[in-house]
Amino acid sequence: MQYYTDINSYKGLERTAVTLGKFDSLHRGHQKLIQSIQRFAQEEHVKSVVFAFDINKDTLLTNQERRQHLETKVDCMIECPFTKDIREMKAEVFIEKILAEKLHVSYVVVGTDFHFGYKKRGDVKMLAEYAPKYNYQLKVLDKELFQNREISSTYVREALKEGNVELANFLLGYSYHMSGVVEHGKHLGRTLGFPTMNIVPADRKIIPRFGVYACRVWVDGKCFHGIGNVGVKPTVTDEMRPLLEVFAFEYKGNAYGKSITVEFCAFERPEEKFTSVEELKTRVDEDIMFGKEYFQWQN
Ligand SMILES: Cc1cc2nc3c(=O)[nH]c(=O)nc-3n(C[C@H](O)[C@H](O)[C@H](O)COP(=O)(O)O)c2cc1C
Ligand SMILES: Nc1ncnc2c1ncn2[C@@H]1O[C@H](COP(=O)(O)OP(=O)(O)OP(=O)(O)O)[C@@H](O)[C@H]1O
Repeated sequence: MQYYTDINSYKGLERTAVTLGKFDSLHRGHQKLIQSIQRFAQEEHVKSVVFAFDINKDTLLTNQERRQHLETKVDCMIECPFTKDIREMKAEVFIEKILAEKLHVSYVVVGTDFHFGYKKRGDVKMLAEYAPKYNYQLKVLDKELFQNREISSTYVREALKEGNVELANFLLGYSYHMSGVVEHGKHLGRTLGFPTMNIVPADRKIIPRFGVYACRVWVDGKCFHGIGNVGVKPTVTDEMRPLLEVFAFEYKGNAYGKSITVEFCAFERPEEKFTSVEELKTRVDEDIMFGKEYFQWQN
């Protein structure tokens, strides 16, 4: 996949099938759009392009994660920073300068509510009006629903805020995850009987509700079951620095310095401030039981 972090460096000459939006999460609705450009690109021998407006706020997928998700799915991904020029570009100019002249578009696919351009005046009606002039086909897809609500990144964010990772994962069509390099902690976990892999959430990455979750941990290409806490561990520190710590049940190696990915599978309980580390240990033993039982019932 070709990857661009601004539209000016894109110099492709081929015709394209493009989908447009923020694509903060690549949820089930986004996946439908992506399948549509994949299909068109294959049938018509054009390049499939995901064009993502980069709004620069907290994100469900970091740019690197989004790139990894799309790597084998589309020919090109363009992250377009939401600069003043882009924000204030009239929608008609966006169609002419970006879609037609830059991307040589032959197919555009968006959801029914897609808006773009200065004051968000561009919409699917405008895209349809300009289709004959610039010789592209427009496909407008109905919004994918769950329980009568449109699936959106906002919906996923709300679910994560409540700790409802099962719902978030369903809306996403994959498990919400965090990646990072395993850091040294206070080495207290080991003495308490539950050594943990500690990672700092990536900058701007949305953190689910602070608490304890059954997790899958990917280390060295292998998947381990575990139980993790995301939060500030108020029992042992008052640093207020959010951290994700996971005890992977069967992992025996030394993970310090390794890149790992942790998938959130099920919420168990909120993070608590215990009055002693002994109390914490007793509770973590129960958490471990919860995690093991949870995975016993999964395939
Ligand atoms: C399953 C699990 C649950 C945890 N729950 C809490 C909690 O409720 N409150 C808290 O302060 N710390 C909690 N922690 C974090 C522990 O305080 C931390 O892992 C321990 O102090 C070891 O830290 P270290 O990695 O710096 O040695 C939890 C950790 C795990 C693995
Ligand atoms: N549920 C859905 N079904 C089909 N298409 C969707 C769905 N949600 C969004 N889209 C389309 O995907 C593209 C990207 O959507 P975008 O990421 O901008 O919005 P969103 O997912 O609704 O997120 P947010 O809640 O942050 O607005 C747009 O063309 C949009 O219309």
